[in-house]
Amino acid sequence: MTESSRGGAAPAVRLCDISKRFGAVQANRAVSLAVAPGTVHGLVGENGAGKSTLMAILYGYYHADEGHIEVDGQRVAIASSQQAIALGIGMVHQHFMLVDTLSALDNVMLGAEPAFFLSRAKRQVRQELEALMRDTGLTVRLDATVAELPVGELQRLEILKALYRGARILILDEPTAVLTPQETDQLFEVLRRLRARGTTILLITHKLREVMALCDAVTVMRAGAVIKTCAIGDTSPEDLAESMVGRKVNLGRAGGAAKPQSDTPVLKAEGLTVAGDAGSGVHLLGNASLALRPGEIVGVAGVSGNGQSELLEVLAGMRAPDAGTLHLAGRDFHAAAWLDPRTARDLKLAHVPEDRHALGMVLSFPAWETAALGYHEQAQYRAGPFGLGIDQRHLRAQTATMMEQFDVRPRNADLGSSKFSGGNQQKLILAREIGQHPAVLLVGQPTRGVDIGAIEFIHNQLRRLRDAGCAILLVSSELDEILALADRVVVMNAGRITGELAIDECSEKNLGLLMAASPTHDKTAAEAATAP
Ligand SMILES: Nc1ncnc2c1ncn2[C@@H]1O[C@H](COP(=O)(O)OP(=O)(O)OP(=O)(O)O)[C@@H](O)[C@H]1O
Repeated sequence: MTESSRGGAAPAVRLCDISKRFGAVQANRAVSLAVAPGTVHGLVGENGAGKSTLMAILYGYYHADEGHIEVDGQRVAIASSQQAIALGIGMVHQHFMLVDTLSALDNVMLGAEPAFFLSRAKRQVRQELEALMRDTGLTVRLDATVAELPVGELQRLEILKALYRGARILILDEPTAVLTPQETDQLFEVLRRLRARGTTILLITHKLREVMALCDAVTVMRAGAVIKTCAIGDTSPEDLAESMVGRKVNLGRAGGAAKPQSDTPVLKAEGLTVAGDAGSGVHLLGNASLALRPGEIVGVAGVSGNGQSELLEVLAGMRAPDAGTLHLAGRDFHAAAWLDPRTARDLKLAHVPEDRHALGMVLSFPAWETAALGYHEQAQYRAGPFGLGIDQRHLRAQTATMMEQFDVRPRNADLGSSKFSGGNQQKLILAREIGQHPAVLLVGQPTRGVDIGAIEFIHNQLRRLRDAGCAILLVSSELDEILALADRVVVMNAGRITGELAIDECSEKNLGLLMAASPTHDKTAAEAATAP
């Protein structure tokens, strides 16, 4: 049941020979795909394979150069997102399209046809939304402002908004990339309920376990073309991985723990504390202490939002703590005179931030500028009288080399940073930071939104850097990633470090116990987790 449908009905969506080119890049090549109504259809493929472009065409954001689209068996023209919505197509993007200062309810009403709401008082809209929430399990606090809502709830709001506007076909672009495992489970529950109500769901994801758990059928894309479409019962994660990448992929551990190359830490932080909102009594980071030695990868495990981001920001010099000290490469810093990012770079501390768009790059800059961002004042990049200018030729050549080494596609140093797919943006940032041969690398969510071939590559790069003597702090919400890479693991919970385990003591079970442990009972929790 991959091509046609349940009960012989026409496909909810049929894409026929869709092609789309951006300059020299052929993003979609004669793509044909049919999605049965009331099913979840996975769309997988390497970064840059053309998945988002294809869905943007279905949602009326881009126009196909060739090919056509059918919805419920009827050929349709979709020239804008408004037309897509009118046809019952909704899309939830990776980056939410919500207004921070407005309430959830106002966000649902914003941007919809005024005539649509003229007939409905706000109170009635609220009642209808509440009924929809009960039916679907999409619970959202309608009166909270968007700024107050956690990421999982924002995503539910986006889905609710799409459904309220009549979406029967829902496109989700990597919906779980930003979710905790618990939020992912909740989302899947909702999606199953929506499917049972007849909604057709197109799901872009890099997580093959999710495809196997949720989808009815899956399409694999590579280099803009469809490699295959099959029913979920006819494939496996290994088979999908091989179809995506064109070779076998190994994401497992490559051996036991590495021994640090010296017992003297290159970075030692003590008592790091960051207070939450005034009067809340909450600590975003509570008395956290940590040491990194050359030649080891220390994994930080924890449910997102438990102080990992603050830890990275403080150690990278992006924010000063309220209390604590830092010893880095022979220098000491105190809360009152904290490290700044430039000094951090001078001391050979590199940082791959969790939020690559906000902190890792300037989206409007070409790739060659992103490839030097933060390091552009180094003498090697300066040119002209008194070194006032930037040596663009050198930078472009260096970017071309980085792109080759890190397989950044397309290999175009002049392309705007925003024009690269998410995974390729990530590879460019990693290439920049690793290229500085750091003594310490802080890395947050290194493979978020990255395809499995690139995950394998990035993992190998991090191991190679570790083996060359770099001390790496790895924050990841993917336990698999921590288990595959780390030599020892610290667990964070409610801003505190609640335990530390050598990698050979780690399992999903005992890490999970520590992640859920009450920080006031640290010892008991740590003991419980390591008990046989
Ligand atoms: N607006 C654009 N201008 C130029 N090139 C673009 C544009 N949008 C996408 N591309 C290129 O088209 C190709 C397909 O990109 P797309 O974002 O569709 O891939 P994807 O499969 O969704 O990747 P990812 O998994 O990384 O999100 C890539 O090479 C990308 O760089």
